[in-house]
Amino acid sequence: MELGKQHCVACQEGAEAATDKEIHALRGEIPEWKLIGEDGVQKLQRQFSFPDFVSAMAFTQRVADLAEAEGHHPALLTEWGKVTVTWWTHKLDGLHQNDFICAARTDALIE
Ligand SMILES: C[C@H](O)[C@H](O)[C@H]1CNC2=NC(N)=NC(=O)C2=N1
Repeated sequence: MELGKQHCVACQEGAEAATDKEIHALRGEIPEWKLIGEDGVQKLQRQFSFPDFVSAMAFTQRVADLAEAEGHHPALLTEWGKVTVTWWTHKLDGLHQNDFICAARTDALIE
């Protein structure tokens, strides 16, 4: 099933990080997202553009609602006209399939 229609699984202790092979395959479904490394942690990051601050904040709230519904939370930087969303799995200090699902679900929030 395509990522955008999936839901996150509750990340139990010992959950498996995505393998390099899985990361390569899953990235194909979210081409607008960058794979970055911060402090040795792999993350998915995309910057969304908006006409002003109010619409950037409204999008930020939609991402927050998604995160709460999925029990999986991003880092959010909201600026005038821009929102930078970064997904990774804190428990794993790396990427899980959940992060790819949430990135695809984030793309679906663009109006
Ligand atoms: C208790 C709570 O469900 C956990 O801490 C969740 C919350 N949201 C989370 N979000 C992310 N991105 N990674 C996590 O490991 C994580 N854990």
